[in-house]
Amino acid sequence: MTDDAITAEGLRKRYGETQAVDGVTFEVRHGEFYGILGPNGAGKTTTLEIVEGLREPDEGTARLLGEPSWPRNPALLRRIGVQLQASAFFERLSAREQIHTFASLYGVPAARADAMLETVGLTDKGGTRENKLSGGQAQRLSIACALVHDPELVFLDEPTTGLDPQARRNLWDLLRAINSEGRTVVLTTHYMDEAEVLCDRVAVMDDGRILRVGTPAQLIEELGVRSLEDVFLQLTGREYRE
Ligand SMILES: Nc1ncnc2c1ncn2[C@@H]1O[C@H](COP(=O)(O)OP(=O)(O)OP(=O)(O)O)[C@@H](O)[C@H]1O
Repeated sequence: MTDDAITAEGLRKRYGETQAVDGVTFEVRHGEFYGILGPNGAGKTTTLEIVEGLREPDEGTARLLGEPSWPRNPALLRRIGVQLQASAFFERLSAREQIHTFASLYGVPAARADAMLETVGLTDKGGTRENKLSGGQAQRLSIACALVHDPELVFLDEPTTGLDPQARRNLWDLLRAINSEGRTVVLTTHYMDEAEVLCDRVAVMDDGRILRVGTPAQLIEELGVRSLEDVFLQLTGREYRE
């Protein structure tokens, strides 16, 4: 039994000539809000997919909620929530039909699906088709779908990309609420301000490796800079790219 929600050791994954993940080791504690930061192509998504048990590593091991992530373990997959990109919605279904479909896949009562729609503030958009939702509404629906089976641990891959500032702030409130209910949250983001306000700890990644892990305040102090954005710039030698 471990106290950690996630332990990853020595993960490596190569695609052809690209060493996407190059020896990644980290742990996430139960109840932690953990951020993985890195420029495009740093290896964040591949790392998460390995930890989630969706992709087999070439080397290394990941454990999720005390169980090995690989080989795929359906019982474990029920205990985690993975936010899919809005483009992964079922075509032509309304918001309510989407979340009811996810609920039935998990054997969750329909009332729970309606309650999640309410939690993310989409009850009055229930009849709206997925392709008619705004960017923020679609992101909230995808988070609601990831949470419908009440997972212990939630993975969010760039949940606020493309949203306007008000929609981002509304989503931050939702993510904080999810975490304060005791769920472990792992998030990737390009936005340093987002990581600074939400994350208990962050890992800065580039070129398939983790360069540094700490609380935002620790990293800012260690590097003697003013913000997490400066930390990122100093460690990776570049501005984060969109
Ligand atoms: N299925 C794949 N086949 C081939 N190459 C891949 C595949 N998935 C990712 N890559 C490559 O591996 C590297 C890491 O990609 P990954 O998506 O893990 O990075 P990322 O940090 O999540 O990037 P982004 O912020 O753009 O999502 C990139 O160079 C990418 O082009």
